[in-house]
Amino acid sequence: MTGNVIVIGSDHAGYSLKQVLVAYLKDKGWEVFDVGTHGADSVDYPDFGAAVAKALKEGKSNRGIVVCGSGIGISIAANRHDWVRAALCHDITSARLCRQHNDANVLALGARLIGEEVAKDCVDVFLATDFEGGRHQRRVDKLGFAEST
Ligand SMILES: O=C(CO)[C@H](O)[C@H](O)[C@H](O)COP(=O)(O)O
Repeated sequence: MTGNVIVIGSDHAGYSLKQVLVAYLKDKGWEVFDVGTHGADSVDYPDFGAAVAKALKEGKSNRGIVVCGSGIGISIAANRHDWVRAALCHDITSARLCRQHNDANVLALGARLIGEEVAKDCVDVFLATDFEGGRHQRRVDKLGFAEST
């Protein structure tokens, strides 16, 4: 992890958890670049998955968090961008492995599926865990090429 900034975004279903995580991260000394949504009105998760991806591309940070109701839609949206490896996690083991093995740069959370404390734990582990490289680097390198599938 380089820098002290985390990019975060959600749709309406993830808004409440996003706000909790923004406050949590700020309390821990992180600077948070919040791309929205900024209220509970119904919005479309692809817009916010794309906004997080764009902020990463622009160099605001090298780590992002996306939240929607299930975490599925917004992780799909973020992963449409080839510089994003978004991992949907509901537990800390997944949050650890997505860093160690997949070098995930975006953590996706489902606000309607997990509680706030699990979400905070996932964020902590995601931000604290390093990529292991080695054989995993070879596999991650292949993710960028359709020919590898
Ligand atoms: O979970 C989601 C997509 O995978 C998103 O949160 C969607 O917004 C969800 O489908 C929202 O449903 P709603 O009935 O429009 O709140």
